[in-house]
Amino acid sequence: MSIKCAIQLGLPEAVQAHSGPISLPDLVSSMGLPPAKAPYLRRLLRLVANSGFLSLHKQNDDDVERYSLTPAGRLLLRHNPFNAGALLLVVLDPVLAEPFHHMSAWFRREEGDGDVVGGGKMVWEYVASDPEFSNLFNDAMARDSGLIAELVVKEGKSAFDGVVSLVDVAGGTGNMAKAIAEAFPEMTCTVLDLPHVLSGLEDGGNVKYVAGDMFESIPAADAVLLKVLLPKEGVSGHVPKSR
Ligand SMILES: C[S@@+](CC[C@H](N)C(=O)[O-])C[C@H]1O[C@@H](n2cnc3c(N)ncnc32)[C@H](O)[C@@H]1O
Repeated sequence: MSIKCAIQLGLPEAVQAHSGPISLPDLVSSMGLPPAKAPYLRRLLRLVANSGFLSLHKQNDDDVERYSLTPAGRLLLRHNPFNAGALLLVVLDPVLAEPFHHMSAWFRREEGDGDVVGGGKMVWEYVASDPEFSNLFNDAMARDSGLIAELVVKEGKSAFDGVVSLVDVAGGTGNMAKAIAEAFPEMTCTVLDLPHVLSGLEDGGNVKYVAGDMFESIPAADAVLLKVLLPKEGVSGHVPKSR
């Protein structure tokens, strides 16, 4: 929640905009906060620093505390193409976070599915019914894929040797598949996801979209990619064989 608050207040951008490590009073003024909130902002800064997103610069007791972003902290910058803050905000959105307040009650009940969110709906049922949350969610996943894809196509290049076709199962809006397709232009990359996620997306180059339910059918391909599926999808045990 501290990191969420820091992102929403624009803390990473305020630290980054300063030439060199920034002091508490400078942060309060550049973030446009009431001066009376300075002691509370200091606590927030300490928490964010303890989580590894900020470095605290203070040599002696008499020195003024100053802060700079760590490499992890730079991932929270809104305009960083590898922004990880969007995913953090979505995971902490009340839609996904609220059920965790009832975990102990859920454990005590005989019945109950672990993937139920707001209004008793299953996660994907809910996402499909709430276009605003769906956009937030898909955008966050796409940004995460941008970051991971960069690593996968560079560091994991050899894993794609001899692969002519690939299907990204539950591949969201296709950022991961697009990055792989761009790195390997000879490969056909198919993205399978639910219809509401793929609506409005069009095939392009060597990327194809297939709307459907992975529990019913998966397009045939040399390789199947599964990235960040929720446990229910991973453990339900009825993923069909690729045709
Ligand atoms: C956590 S997201 C991961 C998206 C993508 N793999 C990524 O890492 O960016 C899970 C995805 O699974 C999709 N999904 C859920 N149930 C599905 C189903 N039965 N068939 C196909 N896709 C499904 C969701 O729409 C969502 O895009």
